[in-house]
Amino acid sequence: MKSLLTIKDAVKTIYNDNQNLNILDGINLTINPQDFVVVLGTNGAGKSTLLDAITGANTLTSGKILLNDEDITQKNLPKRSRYISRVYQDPKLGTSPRMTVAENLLLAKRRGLPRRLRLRRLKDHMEEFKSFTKDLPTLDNRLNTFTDKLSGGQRQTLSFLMAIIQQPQLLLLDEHTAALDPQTSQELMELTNKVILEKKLTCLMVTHNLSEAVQYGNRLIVLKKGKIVLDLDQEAKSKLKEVDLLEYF
Ligand SMILES: Nc1ncnc2c1ncn2[C@@H]1O[C@H](COP(=O)(O)OP(=O)(O)OP(=O)(O)O)[C@@H](O)[C@H]1O
Repeated sequence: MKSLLTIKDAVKTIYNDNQNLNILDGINLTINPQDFVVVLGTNGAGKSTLLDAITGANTLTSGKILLNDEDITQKNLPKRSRYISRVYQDPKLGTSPRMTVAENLLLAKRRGLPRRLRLRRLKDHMEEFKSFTKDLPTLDNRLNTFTDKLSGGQRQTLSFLMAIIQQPQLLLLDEHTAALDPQTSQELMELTNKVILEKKLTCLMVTHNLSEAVQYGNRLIVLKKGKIVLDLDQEAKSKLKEVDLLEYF
């Protein structure tokens, strides 16, 4: 099978306390289309640095990143954002507060176009956005609500919808449910799983939640001090229990 994402010998070195430190220390990772990979790791293990390297928010010191066999290592973040989407932990990131839910959805739908063109003909899209949000109790009937009036959970659901509206080649979830209360967090996680499976998305999801890590995804990797120390395929993951993961923390 042709891989979707390949990371080859990725190293990120920073200068800290008068010495060089590899915060990514020789990462090799191949992700196949429709993989849903859960990424676990202690604080400071390098998870966000790895996602930054994939999106282009940060450059690698050495190594390569290939998407569909194309070397994207030197491409900048705006170019990569046409096919890689990311949802952050902070519900305020990723949505424009002074715009309505519908306007935000339209911005995301037209990502890549100049901003002045992106908000045209909103009315033409209202029916589509209504059907897009109608089964979501958090956003149903809120298309004309300004985003800064939404709760954290509603805003994070919107961020998620914006990330998937253009069917990204790769979806990156960076602890996207961590700031929400347990009920809202579970609802968003269930929506996430449903959409990933229905739309056949390829996803890399960082979480600190061991029960989510066991329950979701078809592959699990654990990062420690910038290295992959565990990589389980679907079969090995299906036998995994939360307690098995504790030794890595
Ligand atoms: N620009 C930087 N300058 C100095 N140190 C950095 C920089 N970026 C990251 N680090 C350090 O690199 C290490 C990895 O950071 P990173 O944010 O990738 O970890 P993480 O696994 O995402 O952690 P967390 O779970 O806390 O979000 C940490 O020790 C962090 O302090």
